[in-house]
Amino acid sequence: MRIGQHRPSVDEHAALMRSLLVFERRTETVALDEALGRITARAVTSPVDLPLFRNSQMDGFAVRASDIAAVPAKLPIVGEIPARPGQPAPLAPGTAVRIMTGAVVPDGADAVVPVEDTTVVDGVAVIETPRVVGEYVRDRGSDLRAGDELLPAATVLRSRHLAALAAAGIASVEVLAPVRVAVITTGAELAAPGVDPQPGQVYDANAIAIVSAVRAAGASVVISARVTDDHDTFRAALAAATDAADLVITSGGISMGDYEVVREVLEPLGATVTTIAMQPGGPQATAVIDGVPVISFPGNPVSTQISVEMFVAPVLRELAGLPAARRQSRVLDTDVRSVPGKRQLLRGRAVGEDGVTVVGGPSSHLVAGLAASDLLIDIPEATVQLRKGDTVETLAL
Ligand SMILES: Nc1nc2c(c(=O)[nH]1)N[C@H]1C(S)=C(S)[C@@H](COP(=O)(O)OP(=O)(O)OC[C@H]3O[C@@H](n4cnc5c(N)ncnc54)[C@H](O)[C@@H]3O)O[C@H]1N2
Ligand code: MOO
Repeated sequence: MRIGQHRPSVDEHAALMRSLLVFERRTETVALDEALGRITARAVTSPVDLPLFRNSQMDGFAVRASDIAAVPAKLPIVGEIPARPGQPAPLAPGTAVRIMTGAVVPDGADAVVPVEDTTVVDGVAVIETPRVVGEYVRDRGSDLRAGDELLPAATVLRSRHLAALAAAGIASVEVLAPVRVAVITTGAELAAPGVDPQPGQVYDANAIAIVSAVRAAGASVVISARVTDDHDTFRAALAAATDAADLVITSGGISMGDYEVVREVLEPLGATVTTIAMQPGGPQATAVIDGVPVISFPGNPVSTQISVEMFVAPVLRELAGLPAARRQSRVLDTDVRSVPGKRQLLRGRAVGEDGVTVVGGPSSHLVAGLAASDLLIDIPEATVQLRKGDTVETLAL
């Protein structure tokens, strides 16, 4: 932050992010087996009546209700209708036909008597209780009519929705395509995990951090590139990224030193590079390049991870129909000091139902400390000192 420059609050920066992370949603058609958790792109109407045909709700006898108005009624059993393909013959007046649950109710029949409510004597069904018309008969279209809306647009598909689609004979569904994200980590010092590091190299933790956080938030990763501090190399990676993705996320190279490749390339292209009132994750940059939002996070791994959690994951989760991360008030088990004028996100662990303990220090290189924590302790900008027993807001990781 230059002297005199406004330092945006976390909420202001989150609002800016939200205004940038607006995507034209593409759609795709997926098989029901692939559709769990996806969001319907448009309303789905049923191509058929549900139930598809008039069928029995019970194992028993299909009859005419008028034939058993006077009881006991004695109706000769003229056959059997299992739940099988085919249209049964109409039921003649004064007769009963054995019928199974789900089987087609024959024309002429208008009620079903459960088997346990009948006795059979010499091929004759003896029925002691009259039945009203329609009893234990599931009418065609009584659930839904062909052409009626089965699911509205923007339904997050759960198993009950998929079951209804399948019941209507629908094999695939048009859903919103995931937001496509490109990730670029920058820094001449970065080495891929798995190789022997040269002196001065660090392993790239941010690529997998961003890629996995974005995936967990329901978006898809189309590019993950690791580039050095060279301008042309970064420009080339950026061009490929804006070409293939709806959103580009970079890490590193945005603070005040030399070799800040992201800042140096993006600032002349109109990027806003700023320091927000948050720790970790102070330095932040945003740009729109070729119509694609480019969000740049600071290189320190904890800063990057917390920035993704605070600014990108909430929007992506919302777009993917996933629930927001849980916020909860918890009681501190220790005293805590905070930095005045910065919203501090300390790493913590839940203790019991409503307690919380601090894990490790506040510095933004402490990756093991972040891995050992299961929530962030969200300390407001104005707070400098908290005491054991004070209540704090926490954000589940
Ligand atoms: N004079 C100032 N120096 C710094 C300031 C400042 O305000 N004035 N801010 C500090 C803060 S806070 C942060 S955060 C960092 C942000 O710096 P950059 O975004 O330019 O990030 P780098 O310098 O490229 O890297 C910082 C740090 O993180 C390591 N790193 C980078 N990328 C990765 C990665 N993919 N995986 C693991 N570690 C990574 C890098 O090696 C550095 O140690 O600036 C401070 N400086
Ligand atoms: O704000 Mo930096 O992101 O803490 O180390």
